[in-house]
Amino acid sequence: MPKIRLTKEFRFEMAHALEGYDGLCKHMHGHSYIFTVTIIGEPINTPGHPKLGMVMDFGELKRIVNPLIVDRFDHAVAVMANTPTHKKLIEVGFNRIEALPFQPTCENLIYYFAEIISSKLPDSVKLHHLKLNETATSYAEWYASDNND
Ligand SMILES: Nc1nc2c(c(=O)[nH]1)N=C([C@H](O)[C@H](O)COP(=O)(O)OP(=O)(O)OP(=O)(O)O)CN2
Ligand SMILES: [Zn+2]
Repeated sequence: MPKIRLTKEFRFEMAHALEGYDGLCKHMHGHSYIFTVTIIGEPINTPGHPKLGMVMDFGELKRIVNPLIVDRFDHAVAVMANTPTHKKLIEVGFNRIEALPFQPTCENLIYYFAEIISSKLPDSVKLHHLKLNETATSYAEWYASDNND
């Protein structure tokens, strides 16, 4: 059977601040993130299989990605853990903080998402690439092939 890439787009709203950054993005601000997930695999060709002709049911991909990424990061504020901004958010009682062990740049977020999603995919498919748009004109991409996977 041929290998087919399958793509699903997810959206979430998230605030972040880039601690110590030398530009406007050091201030807390938000983005409407667009997160594109592409997997690769072979369509199921077992007659009578309920998923006949599918690499993976788009619904199953949603059931994997939504709880790991969208439900967790939507309407959250992402900051690097233990920074002054993180401490301030705790002080004011903000309760949807994603304190991350890295600066929440587009690059770091997409790599983190790749690690999380890869480990939860069934053996029948592989993560092929991801795209994370911070704005309409700024995005990062992660490719398995660039990372020797
Ligand atoms: N390499 C990176 N550069 C920047 C990141 C990042 O994650 N990686 N993040 C930011 C800001 O958080 C934000 O995304 C602003 O980016 P930018 O494209 O500069 O946004 P603008 O709205 O100012 O873009 P315009 O196209 O000029 O409107 C900064 N850099
Ligand atoms: Zn930003």
